[in-house]
Amino acid sequence: MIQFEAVHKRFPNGTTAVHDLSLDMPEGGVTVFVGSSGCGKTTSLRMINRMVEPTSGTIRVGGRDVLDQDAAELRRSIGYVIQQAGLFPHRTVLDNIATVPLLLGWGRKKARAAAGDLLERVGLSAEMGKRYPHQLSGGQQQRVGVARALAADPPVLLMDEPFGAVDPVVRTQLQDELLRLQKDLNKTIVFVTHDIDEAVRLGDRIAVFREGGHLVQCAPPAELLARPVDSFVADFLGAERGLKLLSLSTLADVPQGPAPEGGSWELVLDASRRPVAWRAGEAETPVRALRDGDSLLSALNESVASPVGLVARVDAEGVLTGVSSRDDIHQRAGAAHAAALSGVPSRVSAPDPAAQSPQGLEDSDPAVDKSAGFDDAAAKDLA
Ligand SMILES: Nc1ncnc2c1ncn2[C@@H]1O[C@H](COP(=O)(O)OP(=O)(O)OP(=O)(O)O)[C@@H](O)[C@H]1O
Repeated sequence: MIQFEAVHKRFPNGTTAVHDLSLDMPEGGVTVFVGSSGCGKTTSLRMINRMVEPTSGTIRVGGRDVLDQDAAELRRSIGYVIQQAGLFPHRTVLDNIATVPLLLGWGRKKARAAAGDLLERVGLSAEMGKRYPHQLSGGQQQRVGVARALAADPPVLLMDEPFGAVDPVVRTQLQDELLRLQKDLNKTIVFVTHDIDEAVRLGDRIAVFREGGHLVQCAPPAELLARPVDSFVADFLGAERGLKLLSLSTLADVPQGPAPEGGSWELVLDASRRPVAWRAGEAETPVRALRDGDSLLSALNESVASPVGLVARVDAEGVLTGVSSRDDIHQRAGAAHAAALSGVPSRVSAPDPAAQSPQGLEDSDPAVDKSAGFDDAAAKDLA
């Protein structure tokens, strides 16, 4: 769906921001670009909608070379979300969301109806639509930013650190929201972040960049965590790689059996057969029952917290389905690790330190358009 072929970007001041990038991003998945500051993630992203022009190489979206398309038209056909949402301050939330549909000539009524639907989809009430951006929290503004990017139903969504400026709790909520939306919409999403946990949570594939604009490895999260291609990637993923891998595997395949009876500990259920606590005589330990979709990491944590080393399993309604032992959970964790290891090694380009350029020098580049693709004059129809 999105293809980079030997793409190179060198700014006029001599900084090489992207070095020989070749990467295929298939349709309908989330590809996350991660890497430390200045390693070329944003530049790579912005070349997709021609906010930055490549120095050489080819970028295709849906099989078409982006350079063969009108830049403004291309930008309107690709959703774009940035940190701080980038909303127009003097327009209501609803009009912000309706921006691109109006630019595309949908007409006010249809554009506003689409905006209203989107508002609901991203979890905001109709009342919020009448407010101005400054009357929303940071997290709510980001939701509006996502709704605005989705309003014209583009097949591709570019997201540049969209949740970077909100606190960790709101960030998790926004990530959940994006995963939920993506399940329905199945867009081709390219997502830039510094945060490896965010990348693991959201990505179907993670592309790790290093300075000088080198792509070092691109792989599904489980494979990346199990099999970093070199010490740079391993260091970047951090010491908790194993735990992150466990957070990706679910409890679904772990065997379960009946809850123990007649032993020193018994599982107390309420009238609807929902687990309440482990009880031994007078002693009771509250139980946190888990569902099939919960991670092996939470299962291991819960089995350690449980006085009997067992995890109570429940169905979607919270009703007991059985219990799983710590040993079985451990075994499944080992199998998940082995499965991730069996992936094909995924080095994509050998870093070439000699090719690295001076970093951190900002320069103006006539090929860089910071207008985010919104032509304000054409958009004044919204006011
Ligand atoms: N317009 C420009 N002129 C000159 N150099 C630039 C320009 N834009 C970016 N750069 C440089 O290109 C390199 C890559 O920048 P880029 O913004 O793509 O990195 P990044 O990985 O997205 O960083 P961050 O995570 O900090 O946003 C950096 O060294 C940056 O200073």
